[in-house]
Amino acid sequence: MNTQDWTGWQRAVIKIGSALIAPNGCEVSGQFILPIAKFINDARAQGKEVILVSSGSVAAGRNEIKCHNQGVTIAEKQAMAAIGQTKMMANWQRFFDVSCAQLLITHGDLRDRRRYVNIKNTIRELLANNIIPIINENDTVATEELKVGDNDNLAALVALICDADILFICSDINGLYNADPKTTPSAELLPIVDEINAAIYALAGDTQNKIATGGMITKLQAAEKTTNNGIHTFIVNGKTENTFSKLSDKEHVGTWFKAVHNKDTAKKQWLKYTLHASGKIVIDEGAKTALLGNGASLLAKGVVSTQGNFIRGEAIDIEYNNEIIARGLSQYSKSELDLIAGKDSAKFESILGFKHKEEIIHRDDLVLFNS
Ligand SMILES: Nc1ncnc2c1ncn2[C@@H]1O[C@H](COP(=O)(O)OP(=O)(O)O)[C@@H](O)[C@H]1O
Ligand SMILES: N[C@@H](CCC(=O)OP(=O)(O)O)C(=O)O
Repeated sequence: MNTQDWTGWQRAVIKIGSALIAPNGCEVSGQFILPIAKFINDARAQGKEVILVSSGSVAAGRNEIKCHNQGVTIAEKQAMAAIGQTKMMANWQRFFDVSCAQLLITHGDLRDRRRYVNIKNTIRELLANNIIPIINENDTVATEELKVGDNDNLAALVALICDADILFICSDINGLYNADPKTTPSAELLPIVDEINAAIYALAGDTQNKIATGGMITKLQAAEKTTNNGIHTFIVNGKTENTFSKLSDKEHVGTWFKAVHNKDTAKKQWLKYTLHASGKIVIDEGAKTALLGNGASLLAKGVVSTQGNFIRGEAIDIEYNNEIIARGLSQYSKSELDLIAGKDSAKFESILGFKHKEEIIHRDDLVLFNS
């Protein structure tokens, strides 16, 4: 898409925060859903495609679980999500004549390349069959190390999977302000953000709402992922009545984070934004020059040391001079790599008794940061 014009979008991901599903902090309500559903129906009537990422399952199930502690336990929250998810889905379905489909996913699903491709294919099939995919994190199964953790980042990852043109993050606030308006009433709205940098992150605070997750910080993380991959992103107020009629009329509303063009391939997007590194290797100057200057694969010869605990096929970060410069999929486990670091690949068989590949990370499995 053109970086200066968002209005020609064909495929959108729309993320709905808990406050819009459960304005009273529990159960579900159609109050703020109706104008969003109308926007979606109008867009679909024009041949556009919409994928929803909806929060609200925990809030929707809140009243049905007796909480014994002062704070809510993880098990109590997961039980709330299990009950609330069906309520949230039913709440959406009543606004559409076509079927809604439920997809519950975790970070564990997204970082597995095969499952990632399955999710992509399923969404593609649902859209082709005129169905509205509604995605939420699978809160009932997600453990700390398996979850995305918030639906802003999940929505950004979904936008990347679906190759969306635009992401609308619908919250209870008009957009990004220069301070949290809930604590600083004089704060001012930023209508356009060209680049998400440290100064922009410095404006963002956490949420004040006990049923929500992440506040403005996770929204910026999401917008950084999407805009760097050519996806325009808006934060808009889903509680304001005319937000969606304005968007339908192609009027700017809220904060627009402009797309930045980037030539990353789908696989490189997945490497850069979806995977968590399981370990780290430090490389020497020769290897750094080969990676950054010549677009080469990483050879064992240039590996100085390893950290973490990774197996073959897992993502690892590559560090030079105390800076992470790249990430890639390792052809060797940490214990194997410790034995062959600094060695020529001709010696792999005599050291390990086998050789998976000449290179430690093939350049096709490698993504450079700051490129
Ligand atoms: N700089 C900021 N601009 C706007 N909102 C901010 C800012 N910093 C923190 N916030 C908070 O982020 C909240 C929105 O995030 P959150 O409560 O997690 O909503 P959602 O459920 O829609 O994800 C706002 O209501 C506001 O209190
Ligand atoms: N998956 C959780 C929502 C997590 C989340 O990010 O909430 P929110 O900040 O309201 O978008 C749920 O359905 O309750």
